Amino acid sequence: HRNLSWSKDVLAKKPKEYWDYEKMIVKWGNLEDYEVTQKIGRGKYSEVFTGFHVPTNKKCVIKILKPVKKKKIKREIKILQNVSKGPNIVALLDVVRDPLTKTPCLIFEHINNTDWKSLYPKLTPYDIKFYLYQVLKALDYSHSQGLMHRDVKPHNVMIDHDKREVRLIDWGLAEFYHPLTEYNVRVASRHYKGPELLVDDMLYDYSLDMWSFGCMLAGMTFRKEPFFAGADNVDQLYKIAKVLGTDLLNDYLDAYDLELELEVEQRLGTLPRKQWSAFKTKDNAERCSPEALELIDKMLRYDPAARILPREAMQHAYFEEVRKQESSK
Ligand SMILES: CN1CCn2c1nc1c(Br)c(Br)c(Br)c(Br)c12
Ligand code: NA
Repeated sequence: HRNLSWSKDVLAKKPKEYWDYEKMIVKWGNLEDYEVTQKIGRGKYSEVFTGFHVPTNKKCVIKILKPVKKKKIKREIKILQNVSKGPNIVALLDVVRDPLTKTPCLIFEHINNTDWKSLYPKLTPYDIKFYLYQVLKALDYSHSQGLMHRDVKPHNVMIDHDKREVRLIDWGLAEFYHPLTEYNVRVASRHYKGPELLVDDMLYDYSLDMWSFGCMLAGMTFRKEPFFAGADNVDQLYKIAKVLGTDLLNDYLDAYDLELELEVEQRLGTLPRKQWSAFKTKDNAERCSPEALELIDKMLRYDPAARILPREAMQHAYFEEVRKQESSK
């Protein structure tokens, strides 16, 4: 049942050094060229600062990586070098390290980001379509280059609302997609984890990103962020099953010969499927067009092979006015 369309085997057509990141030799830039000004974020794997490039006085973002395996650092650098010039993907400007601590720092272009929690409620239905269309461009490009992002969520979509610019950031969990390869299911952020991760299906692919994207579209459309707000990984699957129902979950499990642990099976029980229109409220009505609900339904499918692709989603009626704007420019 594995969706083996060979168009997915992009890496077979790339030179080995494109994806064989372990053999990459990092060309380190000069740490002294950069000054840190302010801490703007902290994650499991890094601390993030605004700073500037001393020789040009240009503002930048400095991501100081916490000590992790060299292999993971090489993976992130190689992946960024491969996708950085792509549409709506954050530009990697330099890679430097502290000569003493050997701590690697990734230098990125600066985006004047407005935090999504304060921005999203202010967005018009058109803004939402426009910004999500830009994210789909980034995902289509990344997938066409043989890469899964594996951590799509609002926190990783930088938006400069004045310039109407979008950048997909944080490629630290991204991976090269090789067909029939088993991947770590401990990826993505809980509320954006696809069912494949939650039922331990390690043979997942690019379509994982489309589940996470669908969670963003649903959250913005219904003004319910996160849309599936699980308290832990079992509860996350429960929250999904409360919407999609357990019949379709069982169809997915049977199709891929997957089994739920007894504890999980008992936690879920039997749940009916809900109609997407059930999530309409007075408060989100203007965002809940029939096209929005239809597109959400094509993204949030248990079966990864049944999910719409980024390029197909961009052609959906939901994005018609964005396409028209783009072609008229
Ligand atoms: C936690 N925050 C807030 C803003 N911001 C954060 N992390 C960022 C990273 Br990584 C990059 Br690359 C860019 Br560009 C921006 Br802007 C970032
Ligand atoms: Na870019």
